[in-house]
Amino acid sequence: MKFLHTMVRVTDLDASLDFYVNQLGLVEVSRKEVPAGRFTLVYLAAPGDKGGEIELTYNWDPEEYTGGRNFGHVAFAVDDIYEKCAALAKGGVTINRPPRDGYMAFVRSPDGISVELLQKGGPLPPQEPWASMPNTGTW
Ligand SMILES: C[C@@H](O)C(=O)SC[C@H](NC(=O)CC[C@H](N)C(=O)O)C(=O)NCC(=O)O
Ligand code: NI
Repeated sequence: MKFLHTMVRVTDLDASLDFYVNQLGLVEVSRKEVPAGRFTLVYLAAPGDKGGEIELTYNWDPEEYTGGRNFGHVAFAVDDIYEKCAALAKGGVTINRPPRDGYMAFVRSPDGISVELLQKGGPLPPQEPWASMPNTGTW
């Protein structure tokens, strides 16, 4: 068996693509418009990673999505968690759980999907301002 994707429903496809692609750094692998079902599917992956995708589901007719508490997060390993968090913050993404430990950070998508970032190869040395930065939200 092979893990394929995690599907998340999004309320604003452009805002979600800006977050997952422009801010987080994923790339669009494919997309499928389904007029009969009035929805669009967009498959995203980390560059060069065949390990699995995020399937964004955009329903053309507005829906309200209440956050399923049972859903936790999607996680990505990053080359430099400090650089990634600084870039995300510069792009207007709130770092809910800053990488105080040089290893783990959490941000949220425009629809509140929790995204975990983990430092490849283990923790980096502590670095300000991250080492003393408080949490700014939940994850
Ligand atoms: C192609 C495969 O990866 C899919 O996930 S298609 C599954 C299908 N998706 C939809 O119908 C999307 C629109 C629908 N209104 C929705 O919001 O799900 C489906 O069966 N979805 C139901 C589900 O619970 O995933
Ligand atoms: Ni699917």
